[in-house]
Amino acid sequence: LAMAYLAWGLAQRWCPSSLQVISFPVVQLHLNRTAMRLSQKDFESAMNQVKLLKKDPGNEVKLKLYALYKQATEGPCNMPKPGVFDLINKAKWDAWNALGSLPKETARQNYVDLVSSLSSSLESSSQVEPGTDRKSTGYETLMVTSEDGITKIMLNRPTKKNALNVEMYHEIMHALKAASKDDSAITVLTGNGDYYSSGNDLTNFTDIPPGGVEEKAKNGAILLREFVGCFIDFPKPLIAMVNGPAVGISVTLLGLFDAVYASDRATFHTPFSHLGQSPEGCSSYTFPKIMSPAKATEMLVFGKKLTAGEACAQGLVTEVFPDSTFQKEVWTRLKAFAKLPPNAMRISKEIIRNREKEKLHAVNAEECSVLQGRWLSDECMNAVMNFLSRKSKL
Ligand SMILES: CCCC/C=C/CC(=O)SCCNC(=O)CCNC(=O)[C@H](O)C(C)(C)COP(=O)(O)OP(=O)(O)OC[C@H]1O[C@@H](n2cnc3c(N)ncnc32)[C@H](O)[C@@H]1OP(=O)(O)O
Repeated sequence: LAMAYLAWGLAQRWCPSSLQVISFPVVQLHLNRTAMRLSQKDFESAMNQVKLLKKDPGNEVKLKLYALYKQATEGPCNMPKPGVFDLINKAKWDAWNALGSLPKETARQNYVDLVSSLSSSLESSSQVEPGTDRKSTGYETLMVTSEDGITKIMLNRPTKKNALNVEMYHEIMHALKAASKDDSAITVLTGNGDYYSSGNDLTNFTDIPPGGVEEKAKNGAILLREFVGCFIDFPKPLIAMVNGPAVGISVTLLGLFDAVYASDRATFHTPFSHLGQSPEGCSSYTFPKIMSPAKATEMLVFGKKLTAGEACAQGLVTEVFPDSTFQKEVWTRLKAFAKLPPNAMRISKEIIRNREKEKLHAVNAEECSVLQGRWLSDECMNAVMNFLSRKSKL
């Protein structure tokens, strides 16, 4: 399969002009014409940039470029599924199909972002000395870019709905620590593809160490505590751009963000009881404060899924935008925020958040310890087994 990908990669030269037909369809009529022209221009220039890349970005990235290009120009996957032995076309079809109903405008933006992160990461990685930490230049599960005073951390496992595997937990912590020290004024977390994130990757539960499930649960609790701690301690304004459905830990963490902007396609779902689990991300403390104990119970105990509008009415989301203009409107706003004096913003965040920090760390520790027990319960193990054997989905 690797050889086949390689051959395909070489043949296509990962350049959109050699990827089948290029024709720009009529774009959504309701978009502002100027914004549309600009975005089209960015898209065209990104396509040219791809041709100029000096290094092969690898087959996985080439598949992402292909899928985003097709989605941006033709919309959702409209080809019949290739047969199992047609490996190359199957891989391409899978990548495109995984983008689901992602709007063309968002696909175009994601294509531009991917090319931009690729240009900077491949350029800078060619400059780093051998042995330098690869994560300071490139990530496996994230796309991290920094421009206009904004560091953007994009969850980048779209084919897995941006589920958080162990590597992604570590990379997010790394990216947050780097962002806290870089010269950007604000930091944004968002997702690539049609989901913001489907929460904890349930296959995390399958890799059992020699110490057995107890050791697995203990390690998970340590990782989770450190991970959530990075959000509690993050010193700059931290903004979530919830581009699509959000599940589990990707929802609970929102209570630790300074602003949450959501597409009207986003939903918010914390099915902990269904999974035999209990709340994390400090949500057992932040959610009742944000939305009232009863509303928090509906979400965290009964697993009620909220629309973006409902989440906004309950204070979890700051503002909701139509999906067709979400990227444009939010980025315009964030670029204006990022021009404000960074020290003033940092100090103001500190005064808003600091008196809660100690409490939040205590809540985090307690939630992790309770979860450690839940992960060993039959209820949890059965729910995970059911998902993994494809017997259940949310
Ligand atoms: C160590 C710290 C622990 C912190 C604990 C946190 C708690 C939580 O976050 S609880 C929430 C856990 N998440 C879930 O239970 C979601 C499970 N996923 C689903 O129910 C569905 O995948 C979906 C409703 C999110 C999407 O359904 P849809 O039909 O649109 O797409 P799929 O074909 O199911 O997904 C595509 C692809 O992605 C894989 N996948 C999606 N989500 C997860 C996940 N959370 N864990 C592992 N894998 C996931 C899915 O299996 C598909 O993979 P394949 O194409 O290989 O079959």
